[in-house]
Amino acid sequence: MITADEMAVVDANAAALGVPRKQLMESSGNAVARAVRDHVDPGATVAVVCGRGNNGGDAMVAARFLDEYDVTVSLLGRAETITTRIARENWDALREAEYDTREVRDSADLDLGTPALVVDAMLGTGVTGELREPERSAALATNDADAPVLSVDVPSGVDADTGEAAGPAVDADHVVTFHDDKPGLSHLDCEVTVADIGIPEAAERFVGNGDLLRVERDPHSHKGVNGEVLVVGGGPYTGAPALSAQAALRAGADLVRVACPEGVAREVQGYSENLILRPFAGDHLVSGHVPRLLAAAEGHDTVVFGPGLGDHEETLAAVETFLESYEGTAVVDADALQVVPEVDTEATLVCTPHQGELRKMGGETSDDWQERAGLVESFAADLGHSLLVKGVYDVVSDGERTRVSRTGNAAMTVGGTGDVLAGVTAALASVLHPHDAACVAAYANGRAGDLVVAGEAGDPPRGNGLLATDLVDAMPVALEPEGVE
Ligand SMILES: NC(=O)C1=CN([C@@H]2O[C@H](COP(=O)(O)OP(=O)(O)OC[C@H]3O[C@@H](n4cnc5c(N)ncnc54)[C@H](O)[C@@H]3O)[C@@H](O)[C@H]2O)[C@H](O)CC1
Ligand SMILES: [K+]
Repeated sequence: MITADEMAVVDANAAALGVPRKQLMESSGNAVARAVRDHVDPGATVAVVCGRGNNGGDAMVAARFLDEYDVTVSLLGRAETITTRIARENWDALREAEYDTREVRDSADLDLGTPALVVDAMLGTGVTGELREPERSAALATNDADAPVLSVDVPSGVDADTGEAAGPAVDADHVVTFHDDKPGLSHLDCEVTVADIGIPEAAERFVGNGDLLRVERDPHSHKGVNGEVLVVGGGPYTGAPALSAQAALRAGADLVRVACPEGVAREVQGYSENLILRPFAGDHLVSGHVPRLLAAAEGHDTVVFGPGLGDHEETLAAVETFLESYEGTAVVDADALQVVPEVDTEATLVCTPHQGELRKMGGETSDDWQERAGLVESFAADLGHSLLVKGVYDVVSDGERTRVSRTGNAAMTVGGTGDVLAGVTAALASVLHPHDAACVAAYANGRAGDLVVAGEAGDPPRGNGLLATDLVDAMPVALEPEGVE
């Protein structure tokens, strides 16, 4: 099962792996043509009704394969209204090849004739809300045609995820959907064929450029919508919490506060005036600080626990006490990780150990990333929390879904890159599902490192001179999806 949003991610990842959308459309169209052949014999009349998006594009390809049929291809609108280059190329190819193509300006002009089969390719996963004209009337005309209806990807007007329609929708007899079944189709009374369209498994296994689509900033967003993060850190070390906090800001969080020992507050503040401090008494975290931290955490979407806290036994006891009461989302890093295997918590945790810390938590690891993926998945399942295990290939698992991020480089062993990753993960976990947040954070952090080393984030190439603060500065560029068609 795959949702429409996931499909867009996988589709873009496939393109980044060298399988462009045009190629996928050829495979989709071919799958539709095969389904048509299963329904009607050569020479039969097939009415293909196309919308202006890639759903229509799929059927235009199918028409090209069905040259042994009496095919008419109706475009709801004029050629100029076709929304994507690849659909337009397919439309132009049909016209060049003298297919019976019709541009339907007004739904009243839609003439399906008396087809043996109607191919419904008006809308697929791109539908939003109730069908507008001319699709609405075309859907009703399709339902009224005295012929079976084969829908491309999703019956037009139906939401692929829910199976519901906001208004009138095509009532399909058969749906040919692509790559994986869609959750909504199981609610419909129709035959469903899942067509493999050649998307490599790697497009799902490896976190890629498509995953950056998850971090779409809502243009109407206002302060606080994009995440409020509380960083609990500092003590023996002061730079770590400041790095996590700045990284969270650069990853899009609206507000980031740092709860740190009073003893280091001035130093932490010294790193950046963008940080709002919530100092607690003394020079390291102890259980007495927990009630105020829990109250502070209430006002935040995500808490980052660990950067620079140190492993004083009073501090680890305080982390345990906090997690025993906290029920929100927390990113746990560094010394605080040791607490996780034993603590009984309702919180949603994203743990970000490197492999040494993973072993200290009781997990196993391997130099072979595929073997490591399996080990991390089973340990995440045992823990009941998400893991982001840093390595040459980062492995991210919530115990069910396991993905691998291949970005990053050897220069990133420099101190502080883990603090940056924890901050980015927390910012993203404020707006995304924690597992997706960890996947995107691992990918973006490594990509930031690659951009910085190569000098593609606005500064000169840093090579092995990369600093953790360079990652922070490069994060906005690293989180920008590369051109998605
Ligand atoms: N993702 C993949 O891996 C693949 C997808 N394929 C096919 O592409 C469609 C999705 O295409 P897209 O262009 O994103 O959207 P649609 O064609 O479904 O529709 C967009 C089109 O429709 C208009 N529109 C939206 N809502 C409405 C409405 N309520 N009423 C009227 N018109 C509406 C919108 O303005 C656009 O013009 C997917 O389903 C697959 O069929 C690939 O070809 C294969 C891989
Ligand atoms: K459709």
